[in-house]
Amino acid sequence: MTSNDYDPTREGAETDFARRMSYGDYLALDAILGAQHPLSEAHDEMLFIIQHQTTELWMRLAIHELSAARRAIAGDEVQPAMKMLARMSRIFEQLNNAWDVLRTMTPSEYTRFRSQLGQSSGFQSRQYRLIEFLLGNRNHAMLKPHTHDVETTRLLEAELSTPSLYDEVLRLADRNGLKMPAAVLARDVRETHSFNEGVLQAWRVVYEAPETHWMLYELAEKLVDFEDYFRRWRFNHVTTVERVIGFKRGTGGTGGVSYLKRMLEVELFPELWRVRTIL
Ligand code: HEM
Ligand SMILES: N[C@@H](CC(=O)c1ccccc1NC=O)C(=O)O
Repeated sequence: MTSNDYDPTREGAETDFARRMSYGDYLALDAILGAQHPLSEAHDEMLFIIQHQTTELWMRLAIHELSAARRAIAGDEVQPAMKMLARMSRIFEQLNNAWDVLRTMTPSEYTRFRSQLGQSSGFQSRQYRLIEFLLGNRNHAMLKPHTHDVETTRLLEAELSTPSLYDEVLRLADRNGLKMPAAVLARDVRETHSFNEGVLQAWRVVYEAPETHWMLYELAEKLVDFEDYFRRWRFNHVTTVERVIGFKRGTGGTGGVSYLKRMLEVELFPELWRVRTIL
């Protein structure tokens, strides 16, 4: 150390963490930074692992925000829910930008370690499936890859029996003067909600007079904003996949790009998209 080097301890920076909680302790960095175990010598496998692990961490936050938003809406606390939904969009914006890092991996580089992945695939991500279920995309067939894992199956099954975020929004709208169809309010929440004309007409009332339904209008637009970012995530995924593996079958056993393209058709809040056409 030269005499010009600045020493933060002179202004009181703590340096003894033998018996104090440090940065790494609080953030459990030993666990997180000790969890990268490439199975090959390929340079890009570290990128692949970290890209997935960071995505799973952001998904963890997304689940935290989405579940809290749903609880808040069910309890008529719309303002906090708005904040959480705004954060959801920012999380997905972050995830959308992250694809740019993964895209630096070429097909030749991926081929060097792809065989090490065996039959594992993002298709088996329990957090991703939980997010889809929370949002109302409830394809029961997606439980199958988790049959071997009792805890995950229990978690996903519990989610299926809980009203989705959109179910809670429609119930809230009904409590606040919009007449939602009784069949929709009493629907079997285990299934995916499909387009309903009565729900469309209810949203039409809001969109034709935002000033008299400001709270529901803002909430609906938060959902549309989020679905917009979520669609972009799906699109970035399928485009990256085509760029890296072309039309090969996926390690998870699906057709690959053909499967992911089908998923681009999923609509989480169909009436909120359709209402635009009738205004
Ligand atoms: C080179 C990079 C990637 C390739 C080649 C790839 C490929 C695929 C393929 C082919 C599928 C269809 C299932 C299968 O048969 O395997 C799939 C699904 C999936 N992937 Fe990726 N993926 C990549 C990166 C990522 C990343 C970074 C994530 C973030 C966690 C991710 C998450 C998922 C999820 C959640 C699914 C299931 C989608 C659904 O069911 O709608 N993938 N991926
Ligand atoms: N399905 C990919 C493999 C893959 O991407 C993957 C494998 C293990 C863990 C996460 C993965 N990411 C997304 O599917 C493939 O077919 O190459």
